[in-house]
Order: sequence, then structure tokens, then C-alpha cells
Amino acid sequence: MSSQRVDAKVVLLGKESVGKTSLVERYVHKRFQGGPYQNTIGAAFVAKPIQVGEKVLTLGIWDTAGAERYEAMSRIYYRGACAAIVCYDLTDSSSFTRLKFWVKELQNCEQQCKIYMCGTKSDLIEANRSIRQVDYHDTLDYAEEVKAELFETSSKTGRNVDELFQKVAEDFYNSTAFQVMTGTSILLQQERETAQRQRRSCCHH
Ligand SMILES: Nc1nc2c(ncn2[C@@H]2O[C@H](COP(=O)(O)OP(=O)(O)OP(=O)(O)O)[C@@H](O)[C@H]2O)c(=O)[nH]1
Repeated sequence: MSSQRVDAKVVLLGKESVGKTSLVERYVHKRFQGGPYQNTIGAAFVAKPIQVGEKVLTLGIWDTAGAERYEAMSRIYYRGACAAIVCYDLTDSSSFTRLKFWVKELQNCEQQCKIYMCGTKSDLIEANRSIRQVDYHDTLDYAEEVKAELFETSSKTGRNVDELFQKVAEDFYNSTAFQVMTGTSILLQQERETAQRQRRSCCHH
């Protein structure tokens, strides 16, 4: 693992096979491997720089395993996350039930973590609308209720994937957490400069 500094910790949560790994793969490597499904074991980490205005932030992205036997482990990964992308499969209604479980858990245990609901595999419902199992308006109502952002994405076509991560980064950039962090470093810088000035003026006497 690189020793790269991470500005914002982002965690992906959601039922197994909803497409969390594919979402990260599409976003980070711009590719989609539609081959046989391989479930994630434990969790995977990737650091990804992202431009927000004039600044480049580094997102530390944790892709967790969705299988319920790994549930306790996933809890470890959302600690201290500033954003959680909770995924559900638009063609599987049970995955939306699982999303609600994670949202409640985050609301109880990680209040400062902003929630992004991500409906995955939108290419499948574009090809055949009748296989949609999660109604858009229901998800919108729920997103409003829990103050979450809502995206429908496709890792196959890339639809909305960059937009989702861009929104995560911009929200973090505008958050008090980030302003406090950078504000502190500005204060430290000012203190250092004042100390230097004082040292210089001492030498002149
Ligand atoms: N058509 C389509 N298939 C997708 C998409 N995203 C993922 N898949 C497929 O769905 C299956 C599961 O995807 P993964 O990304 O491995 O799912 P996961 O959520 O990481 O699964 P776990 O690691 O078990 O939690 C794979 O066969 C993917 O190819 C998508 O946007 N469109």
C-alpha cells in the first residue's frame, strides 16, 4: 500500500453482487470486466486523486464485501468515513431492503458520514424496463427522508459514475470537516511565520 496522504475516507456498502467492486473499477480504471462474478473477501482499498476546483484531493476508497458473513468487518471500514456510497441493484428489490439496513446503521453509529444512495446496473433496465424492481420515486422519497444523495449508475456504460464521485469530493471540499482541517493548517503556518519573525527581530538586537 502506498503512503499517499488521504484527504477523505469513502466507504462502499451494500448487498453482495450489487456491483460495488465494478463501480470502483469503472471509476478508477475506466473499465468494466463483465466476466464471472467474484465476490470480495474482506475489503479492498484504493487511493484516487480527484480535482475539485483548483485543488486536488485524494479519496481513500474502501470497497467492502457485501456477503452477510462479512458484516462485522464492514463495520470496521465505515468508522471515520466522511462519505458512504450505499449501493443497491435496480433489478433486485431485496438489495434495497439491505440498503435501508446500512443507512440506519450509519445514522446510529456514524452521524457525520454523508450518505450517497447508488442504484446500480441502470444499463440493464434501459435495455428492458420490465426488469426494474426498485421504483425511482420510492428511492427519491427515501433519499429525502434520510437526507441522502441519489444516483443511478451503470458501471458497464459508465453512466453517472464520475458524477457520483465528483459530488462526493465536492461535498467533502465544502464541508466543515475539510475547512476545519485546512483552517488548522493555515493557523499553524501563521504561527510558524510569527515565530520566525520574532526570531529574526531578536537577532537584530
Ligand atoms: N450489466 C451490468 N452488470 C453489472 C454492473 N455492475 C456490476 N455488474 C455485474 O454484477 C456482478 C457483481 O458485481 P461486483 O462488482 O462483483 O459486485 P459487489 O457488490 O462488489 O459484490 P461483493 O464483492 O460480493 O460484495 C458481476 O457479474 C458484474 O459484472 C453494471 O453496471 N451493469
